[in-house]
Amino acid sequence: MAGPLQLKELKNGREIIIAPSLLSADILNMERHIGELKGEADWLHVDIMDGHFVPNLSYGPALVSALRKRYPQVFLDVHIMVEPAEDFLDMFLSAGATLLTVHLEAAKHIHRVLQKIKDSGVMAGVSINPGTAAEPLLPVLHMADLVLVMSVNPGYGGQSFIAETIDKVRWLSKVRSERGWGYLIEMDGGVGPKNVAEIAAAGCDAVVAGSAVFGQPEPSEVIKEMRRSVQRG
Ligand SMILES: O=C(CO)[C@@H](O)[C@H](O)COP(=O)(O)O
Ligand SMILES: [Fe+2]
Repeated sequence: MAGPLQLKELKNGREIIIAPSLLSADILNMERHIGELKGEADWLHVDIMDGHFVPNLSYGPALVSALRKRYPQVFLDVHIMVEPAEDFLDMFLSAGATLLTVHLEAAKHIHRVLQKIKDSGVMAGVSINPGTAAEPLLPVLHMADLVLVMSVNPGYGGQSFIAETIDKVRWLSKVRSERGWGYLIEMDGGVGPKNVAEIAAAGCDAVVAGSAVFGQPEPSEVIKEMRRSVQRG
């Protein structure tokens, strides 16, 4: 059972947490692709899509269980784009997610959903689409371990970054320091070496990168380049 997590502990001294999205890995060669990360990734990001909340289908809890069995120590950052979120919690909570992130737009009772995730000992994340303002998150921010700001409309990898979403990261970062809350801020969609420094400077702690990492001949080198870019500022 995970205790209450503090921002510092989750980030563990790293300037940026990088979470490659397996959506961009070749499904028939997933193990090889994970190996190609050469231990440079901090988390593995798993996108679950239901063909209803988002216009695409991807994986189910079986992939999360298989990843947990094969990589017992890995941080599994599971992003569920499913509606209603309530109907899918148990299967992902028991599959071995380290962090389970649900969409504000896909939950009837977001407070109850986050509480249930936390009560099960899994970290609780809440996500918003590009067309959703950050302010409606205010009543649940105190209980979130992570806020995932979508910087593309969810459903596909390889889309272009929507720059206006960075303002929500700035707002979440400001509210966090004003209130003394401990959530991490993660950005997802269209992130890569070219924009990661600006995203980190806005207050982001973690970034998801799918096509930027797995679409390249040397995925581990892309991750290193992203870290260098953040260090340079
Ligand atoms: O949740 C999603 C898409 O809905 C993402 O996690 C994508 O998988 C990110 O892919 P890139 O935009 O980095 O290619
Ligand atoms: Fe995602």
